[in-house]
Amino acid sequence: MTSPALTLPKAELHLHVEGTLEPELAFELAARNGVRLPFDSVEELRAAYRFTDLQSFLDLYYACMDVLRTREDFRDLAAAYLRRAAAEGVRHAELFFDAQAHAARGVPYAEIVAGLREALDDAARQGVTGGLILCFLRDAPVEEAEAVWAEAKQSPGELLGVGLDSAEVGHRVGPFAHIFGEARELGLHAVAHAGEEGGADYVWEALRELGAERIDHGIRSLEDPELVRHLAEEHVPLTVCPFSNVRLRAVDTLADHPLPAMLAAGLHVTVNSDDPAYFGGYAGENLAAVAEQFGLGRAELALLARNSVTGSFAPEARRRELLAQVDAWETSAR
Ligand SMILES: Nc1ncnc2[nH]cnc12
Ligand SMILES: [Zn+2]
Repeated sequence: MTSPALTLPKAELHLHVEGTLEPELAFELAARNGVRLPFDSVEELRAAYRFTDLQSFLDLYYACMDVLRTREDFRDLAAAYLRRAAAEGVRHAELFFDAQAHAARGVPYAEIVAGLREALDDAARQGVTGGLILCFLRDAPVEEAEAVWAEAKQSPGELLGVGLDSAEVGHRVGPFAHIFGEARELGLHAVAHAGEEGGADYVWEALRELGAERIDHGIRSLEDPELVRHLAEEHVPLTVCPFSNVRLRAVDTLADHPLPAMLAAGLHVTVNSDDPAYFGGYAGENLAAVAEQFGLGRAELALLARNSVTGSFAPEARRRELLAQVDAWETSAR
């Protein structure tokens, strides 16, 4: 029987578009662009998906994205993700992209955005809405982020917001605060990865110094009761990615995942896929797995879906539409 999690209408809020690069597409794009991957076959690449921590994953993630060169590559990548996500019930998707990593290879920002937006526009015609969140790499020199931002801020209307990703521990948010301040002044939303491998202090600084409205991962927030109280009172959405946390060894097994404790603490939890091509499943599969692991029923799944919608940056009218779809899903099976 297919899991009800796969038909549940939902929003995906934590998704790196480069992390949706399936090995087959990686080799197709490598051939198209005359780029050599450091692997001889799809099987050999897939066999390399054994990670010991975030950094071991990032090394492979940045190596594979070398095949992404043109507007068409970014369009095809996002289109493949959006098709697959739609088949699992995703109705709204906010895509992170790492323009800075592509700038280092000479890929123009405008090409990346044009390709991604073409795929999003096509998806919108099929009933899946969404937008783009430009992420800065916290482990790279801030000057690189500033260079990308100088271009991005010329057309802020192409973005929903800005984010911060890559290696967390030892890479504090302070150097990026001025960029986030400017982005917020331009009316952009702000999100940040925090509390994935770093402790609760990383979450506090993302909130205080970047004005982050959502925290990506945030699983270590539970270590600080005052932070938990603050996140619950302020309804700060946490974009949790269970398969990612298991694959990157932030938790030992799915059974050890803090998701039930986070829900019990009244946190605004959402379930997402992070880098689904690398971590063994898309949004629906993450939800199906936690539903099975923790015995979540339709009411809890509907709550997670509502959290994803109310935690999204979709316009109010679209949120109402999506919430009505979740209500219909919840009552239809009774
Ligand atoms: N899980 C993750 N954490 C930080 N940066 C990332 N970039 C892609 N996936 C990431
Ligand atoms: Zn992430």
